[in-house]
Amino acid sequence: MAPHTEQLTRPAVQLRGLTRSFEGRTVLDGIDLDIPAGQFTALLGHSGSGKSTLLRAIAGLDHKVAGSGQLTAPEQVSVVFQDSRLLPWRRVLDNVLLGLDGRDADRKGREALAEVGLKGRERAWPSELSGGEAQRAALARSLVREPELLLADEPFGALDALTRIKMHALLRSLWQVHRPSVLLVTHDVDEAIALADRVLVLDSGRISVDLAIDRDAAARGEYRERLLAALGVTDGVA
Ligand SMILES: Nc1ncnc2c1ncn2[C@@H]1O[C@H](COP(=O)(O)OP(=O)(O)OP(=O)(O)O)[C@@H](O)[C@H]1O
Repeated sequence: MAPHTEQLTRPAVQLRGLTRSFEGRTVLDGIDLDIPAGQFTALLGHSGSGKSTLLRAIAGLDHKVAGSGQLTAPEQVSVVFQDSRLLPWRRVLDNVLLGLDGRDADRKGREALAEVGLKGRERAWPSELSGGEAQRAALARSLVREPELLLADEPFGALDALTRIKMHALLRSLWQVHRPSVLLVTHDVDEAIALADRVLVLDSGRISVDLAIDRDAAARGEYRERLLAALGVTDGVA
């Protein structure tokens, strides 16, 4: 295989035997996972199952986990959290541009804000934004860095239902244009199915379900039932 072909087909994220314990309690128990470049993957699991721990490990934020097994991830990684983490003393555009320099930075920042629907809000303060707008700004801040991998930890968890639906459409369309690999942590089975091409369930320190999502709407109900069953939720809703 030619070297550049290998480059293209190599997974963006590759984990082998990743383990993490806190105070003697095992949270990640030998995780093996490949995420192909450009895939949109969602990670479901109960509260405390280790989703954020896994995401932090992939983001390179946890040095203890790195030594436990093999962890390969791109250098260009952006992380979006449940709260926007905008600096309140910087205007929206300055937040987006934080740490960036170069002649094109300003233009790219404005373009990214326009892409997330915040054209005209460049000089607003974060306190003047709604929750949804703040998350749009956080997405723009990620986007402008042209990440190979976007890690998102419950990015819509604090938003109302209607805003969430709009943000789903936005995230999916940004992904279609820029094609980063995405790993989205969520509690929400419907959000996972609506957005991802692959849904993982983390349970007892392992990936217990690895489900490819065919985006044919007819199959959604089955995916939902299967994932809810895997999570031990029997609400009787098909
Ligand atoms: N720095 C830490 N010190 C001690 N325990 C920790 C630490 N970080 C995480 N844990 C523990 O590891 C377990 C997994 O936490 P984690 O935040 O990864 O779960 P999660 O699946 O993301 O949960 P949630 O969905 O509620 O955000 C929890 O029991 C948590 O208390």
